[in-house]
Amino acid sequence: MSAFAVSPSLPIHGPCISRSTSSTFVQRATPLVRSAPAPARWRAVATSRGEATSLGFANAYDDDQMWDIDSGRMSKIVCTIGPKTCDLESIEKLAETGMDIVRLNMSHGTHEWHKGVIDNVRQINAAGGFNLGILLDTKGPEVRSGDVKAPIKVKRGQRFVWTIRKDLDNFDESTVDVSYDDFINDVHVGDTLLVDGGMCSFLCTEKTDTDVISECIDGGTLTSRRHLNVRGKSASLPAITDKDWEDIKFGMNNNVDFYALSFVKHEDDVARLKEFLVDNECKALVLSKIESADAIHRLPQILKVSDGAMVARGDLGAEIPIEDVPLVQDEIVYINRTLRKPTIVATHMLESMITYPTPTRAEVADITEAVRQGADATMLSGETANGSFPYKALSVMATVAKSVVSRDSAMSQNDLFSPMTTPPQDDEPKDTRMDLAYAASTLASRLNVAAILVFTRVGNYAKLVASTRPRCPIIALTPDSDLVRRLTLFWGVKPYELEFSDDPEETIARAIDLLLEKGHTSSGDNIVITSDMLVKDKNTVNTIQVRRVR
Ligand SMILES: Nc1ncnc2c1ncn2[C@@H]1O[C@H](COP(=O)(O)OP(=O)(O)O)[C@@H](O)[C@H]1O
Ligand SMILES: C=C(OP(=O)(O)O)C(=O)O
Repeated sequence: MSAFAVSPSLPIHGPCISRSTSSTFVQRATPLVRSAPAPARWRAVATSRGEATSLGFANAYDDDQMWDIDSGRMSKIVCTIGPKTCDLESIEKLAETGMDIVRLNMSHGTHEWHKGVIDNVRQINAAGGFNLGILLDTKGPEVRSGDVKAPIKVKRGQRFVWTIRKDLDNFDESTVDVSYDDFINDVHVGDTLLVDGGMCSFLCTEKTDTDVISECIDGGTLTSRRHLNVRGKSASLPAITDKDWEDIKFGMNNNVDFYALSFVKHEDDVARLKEFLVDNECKALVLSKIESADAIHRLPQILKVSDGAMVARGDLGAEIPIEDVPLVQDEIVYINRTLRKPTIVATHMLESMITYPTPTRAEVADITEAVRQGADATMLSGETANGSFPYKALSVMATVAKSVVSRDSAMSQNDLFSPMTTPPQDDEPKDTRMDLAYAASTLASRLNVAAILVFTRVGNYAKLVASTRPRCPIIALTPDSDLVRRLTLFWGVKPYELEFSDDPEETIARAIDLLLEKGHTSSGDNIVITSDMLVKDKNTVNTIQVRRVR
């Protein structure tokens, strides 16, 4: 039995995806008891790739072994690529273990290094079988310590100097340079300096024109290029720095699919980047990283102009009280679900697995919480970039995310919808396609179909179907190979490139052949087909059909 298998006699409390107040999403009043087996479709999905999908953590993961555990998981996984995983073989292994999107962190590495990763990803995609998306995460107006020759151990009570001087050769063991000259103006005596969100902390006791002199409050080890935050303050750097613009142009030249814009403080920052991309005919999506105290005051405005968001809990936890981070996460996922936009929950999700081969139970609970909130994706950072167990960490994340879906679906078997279903809301602008998408989801649930097929040229309709959170995979078919990669971020969407014929019947036949080939359906299954474009004379006609696969 799986470590997560639910005993038939065990009372289970209903999934708590909805916020207890103010939420207009479907809400469950009473706890549910699982009294009968899950619908056949879901049992099949939950176990279709064999035992590797449901083994306990104690013995299931071998870091040298690949586990294809993608089947049945609805939320997506973003993996940061770093020195441990940048070669072709490692990226392929991550893809086979369940990575959907590659993250390039522009705070580290040269353009040449990142280009090497991009080339490897392209090679893997071209070889067939994968449609990995690429997310370029800007460095942003962040402040970091400089490079150190060797890790520096700092003890409580020790005097430590942060300097903007460049005469590195004259530094002693208690001095480190800082990447940003205005640091000296932003920090005041009495401020608390946090390294890597609080791994060590310092109290500013004195200042000169070039140095911030501090006393260590919590000791630790300082390595190269660490995050520096002043508790409760955002740096006064421009929202998109010169380096960011260079990196964004690099991303455009290399056709990356998503930009994660760091330290967004105002909706105008996002609008500026979006305008720049449009002017350059670039269709990449802009995700706002919510990590600065200033952004919290303007969340609805920022999320409204963005294509999606990342809850960047590392820096966020240094800029706002740490106990507020889970509430802000909940708020961001909630707002984005009402806006029908994607959210990535990031940082420290399996932090202990950078060093240890098994996660803490709290980390497992954290992933579960993000998936239950309805986040489209969860992210791994140091775990895959430079950790000791990158594939195990990814396996754990994929298994936990999948387990939540199959368990919650089993529990809500008597209901029409998945616990995360989001119907059209009264306060949403009226949009026929929204009602159509929801109707397709409803039909899919009632008939317990294998999949919903969505034919899409720009992706919007596929995103709407995904936002209703149906109980089965959404197979998005498009002739646009770039769109395929952009759709990788969306909850439950399996995107494929498909050449459309002028004859809709021929297009559908091609799609069903593809589904059979990829194992999403088999003969005798019902599928729902929906589109807002698939007609012979090129007029837009909204359609929903149910077909039996022959
Ligand atoms: N491109 C890269 N080159 C070198 N090291 C990297 C790279 N990307 C990530 N890393 C390493 O992995 C760690 C964790 O990744 P991440 O969380 O993205 O970084 P950070 O917290 O520094 O922004 C980094 O602190 C860094 O040591
Ligand atoms: C994702 C984050 O950003 P970065 O890794 O760039 O610091 C974070 O701060 O949580």
